[in-house]
Amino acid sequence: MTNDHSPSEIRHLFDRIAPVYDQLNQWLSLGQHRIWKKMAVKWCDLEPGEIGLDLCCGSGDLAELLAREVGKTGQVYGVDFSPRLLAIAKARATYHYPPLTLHWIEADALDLPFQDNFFHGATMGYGLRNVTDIPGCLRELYRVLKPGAKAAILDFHRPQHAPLRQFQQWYLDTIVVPRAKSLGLEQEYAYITPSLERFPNGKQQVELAHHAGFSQATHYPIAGGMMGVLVVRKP
Ligand SMILES: C/C(=C\Cc1cc(O)c2ccccc2c1O)CCC[C@H](C)CCC[C@H](C)CCCC(C)C
Ligand SMILES: C[S@@+](CC[C@H](N)C(=O)[O-])C[C@H]1O[C@@H](n2cnc3c(N)ncnc32)[C@H](O)[C@@H]1O
Repeated sequence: MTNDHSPSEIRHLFDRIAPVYDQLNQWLSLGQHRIWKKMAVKWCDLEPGEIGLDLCCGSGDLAELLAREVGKTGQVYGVDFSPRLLAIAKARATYHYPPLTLHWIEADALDLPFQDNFFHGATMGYGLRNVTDIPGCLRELYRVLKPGAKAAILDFHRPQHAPLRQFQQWYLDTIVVPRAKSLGLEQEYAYITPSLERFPNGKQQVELAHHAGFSQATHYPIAGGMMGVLVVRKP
């Protein structure tokens, strides 16, 4: 399960893909990633006026959706350690009217600059698979959530169904990586396959969540089982 990339290698990888990240996600997911992200936001059950966290926020898709849930009386913090993706998140957020209450924080998900029991809910979209210490990340997420708060952790995993697993790999090899290669980003997108190989499946994610202290943890497969949303709740 250990990531064979250092944190700085991961940060630089996402800094390099930042200029095309949103466009490639839209194109490569056939626009479906927006639906998957909206599902995660619904599952974290944030209410108007509450304080939300989008961990590993990247260009800010989930943070923006959370900001709509909490409204102008709430607060949302988008946290990421890629300065270039955060810059895109900040720029994109300026186009919203009415303005969203969003804070962008450049920080490490494994060492968050927030007090214990601070957030009413959190999302993490395609981040857990990219951190270098998954148990450590889940412990830090637990620490900053308020008692009773939920987090929705959206990510890919290897489907159990062999034909679907073959399709997923075919799609990565035949569509994703060649498209990225045409933009000079072959290695950056080729990284997805090993990241999938070492990432825990749904059942293992639930076990990791319980080990981090979450009293409730349920993994909901989506996109035909090629990804899922781990919904956890702090007691
Ligand atoms: C929003 C999406 C992916 C985010 C993402 C996650 C990562 O870990 C990366 C690592 C390195 C480079 C980029 C990313 C990255 O963008 C989902 C859409 C983009 C996906 C790359 C597309 C992969 C789709 C599934 C493997 C198969 C779905 C097929 C379906 C017919 C759309
Ligand atoms: C695939 S992107 C996901 C971005 C966004 N959540 C989305 O759904 O599009 C993964 C993000 O995780 C960030 N990341 C990976 N490890 C991190 C860490 N230890 N601390 C903070 N951000 C991290 C990367 O910089 C990148 O922006």
